[in-house]
Amino acid sequence: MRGPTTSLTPPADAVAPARHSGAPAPGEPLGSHYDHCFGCGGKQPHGLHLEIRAGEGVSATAVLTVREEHQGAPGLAHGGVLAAALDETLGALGWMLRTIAVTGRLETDFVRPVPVGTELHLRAEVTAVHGRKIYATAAGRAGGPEGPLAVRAAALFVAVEVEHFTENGRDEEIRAAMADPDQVRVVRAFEVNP
Ligand SMILES: CCCCCCCC/C=C\CCCCCCCC(=O)SCCNC(=O)CCNC(=O)[C@H](O)C(C)(C)COP(=O)(O)OP(=O)(O)OC[C@H]1O[C@@H](n2cnc3c(N)ncnc32)[C@H](O)[C@@H]1OP(=O)(O)O
Repeated sequence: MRGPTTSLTPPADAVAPARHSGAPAPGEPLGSHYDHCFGCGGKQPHGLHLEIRAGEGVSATAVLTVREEHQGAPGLAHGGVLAAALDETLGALGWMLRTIAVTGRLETDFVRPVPVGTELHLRAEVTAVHGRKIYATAAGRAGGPEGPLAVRAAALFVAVEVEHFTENGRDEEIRAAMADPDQVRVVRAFEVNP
């Protein structure tokens, strides 16, 4: 049996991504896909609380302020926290395509150390789409959108149906999510994808 291809290079017959007509205008917040999400959830006390905004084309931006609780080494951000911030910003690109998609592969380059207190400016964009596969890249720059490159990632997201969550998530949280009208609205927003 053949396993998944590990290449993050889109195949030759991949197509350019199309920004969904209902995607928010550049600069507008995309909103959280789940209140308790570690990356973007407002009700997640341990989370990164990223406020992700629509960018031009099929892109999104966010700013992570590196806090004491994000340390790996004294005064420096933990690489896994930075990867999580990249993953979340990349994951929000689904809003721009109106496709629910999860990370299949995430490759991260840590280019320079990121001190506590840094405002890390994150930008992610979809580069190509091939069937259910969404190819994307992201970068995090220190201090501003044009600041020095600190981290970058290449990723492959895979489009899934809502059943990916309802069939795999723990019952307790799934039941609560399905009973939350705001959560149901989020899912419906994705389901309008033509
Ligand atoms: C009312 C309740 C509602 C709740 C809903 C909430 C709203 C949700 C809204 C928005 C959510 C956004 C969330 C963003 C959060 C941030 C992002 C994350 O952290 S996501 C979490 C981490 N990721 C996972 O947990 C995935 C775990 N993996 C899987 O579930 C599967 O492996 C999955 C879905 C990725 C693929 O499995 P397959 O069975 O569906 O599909 P196959 O056939 O294996 O793959 C499809 C294609 O993709 C390639 N592929 C798959 N995995 C690959 C990999 N690792 N590397 C390269 N290619 C891969 C394969 O080779 C195949 O390509 P070929 O069509 O043959 O060309």
